[in-house]
Amino acid sequence: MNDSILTLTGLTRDFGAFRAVDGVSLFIRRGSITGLIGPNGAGKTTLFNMVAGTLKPTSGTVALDGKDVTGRSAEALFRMGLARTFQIPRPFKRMSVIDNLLLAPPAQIGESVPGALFRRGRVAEQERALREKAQEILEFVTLDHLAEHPAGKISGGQMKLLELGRALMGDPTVILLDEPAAGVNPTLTAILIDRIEELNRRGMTFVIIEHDMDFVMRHCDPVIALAEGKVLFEGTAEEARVNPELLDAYLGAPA
Ligand SMILES: Nc1ncnc2c1ncn2[C@@H]1O[C@H](COP(=O)(O)OP(=O)(O)OP(=O)(O)O)[C@@H](O)[C@H]1O
Repeated sequence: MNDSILTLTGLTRDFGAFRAVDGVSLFIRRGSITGLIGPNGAGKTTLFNMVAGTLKPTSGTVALDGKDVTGRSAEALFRMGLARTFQIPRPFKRMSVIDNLLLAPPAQIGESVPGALFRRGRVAEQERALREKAQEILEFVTLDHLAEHPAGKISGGQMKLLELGRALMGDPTVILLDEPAAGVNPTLTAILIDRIEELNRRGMTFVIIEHDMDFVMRHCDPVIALAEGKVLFEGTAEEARVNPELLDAYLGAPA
């Protein structure tokens, strides 16, 4: 389907005898901010991990922009324009904020030995360009004043902005965000949302796992709900809010 940037077909993941994700088939609409909700343990993060290449599916397929990318590594997918952030950010804590961004892009010219020997000029030029790009991204995510700070010393909310910045280094067409607003103060959440919406206006697609229904109601359309590894619901946030099956799933979920 042409307006589907991500197409999941029968995506399934077992952990031993336990089926965490069970035959999920979905279209993610190009240009959308899609919300992925569901009670604890529903399989949301496992689904993200399979789509973003950190976990291999037991069965089923993932297509990115019509191309089958099932089982590709996270790095390969990053290069193809699919980036993700983690529920708990994982920066290199002793490195500066800007160096964390500079680590993000894959395969620079200088990495192979002949490349380094014969193309030193180009490498320097490329490094300059990357640094400039990282600087621009830091300005965009409002962290430019912290560029030289150790990444381990910035706040939790700033780390979420840094994660978004790292994702942007890959010029993604799709970004998967795992609970971007969790534990982030309202000021930084507002900045994060503003940046997400600006990127979305420029055409970037987002899939966002979020427990905060207020966030989902305001910013996500459509909303997809998982429960016990299966798609339980697809519709608008308002429809999700009043859906009795979904309410049951939340009430029946482990705390
Ligand atoms: N590596 C693993 N080994 C075994 N079981 C796992 C593993 N990863 C996840 N699970 C199980 O799979 C189920 C789905 O977990 P997952 O983290 O995907 O849920 P979730 O919807 O993201 O939950 P939450 O909202 O709490 O983050 C859970 O029961 C979890 O315990």
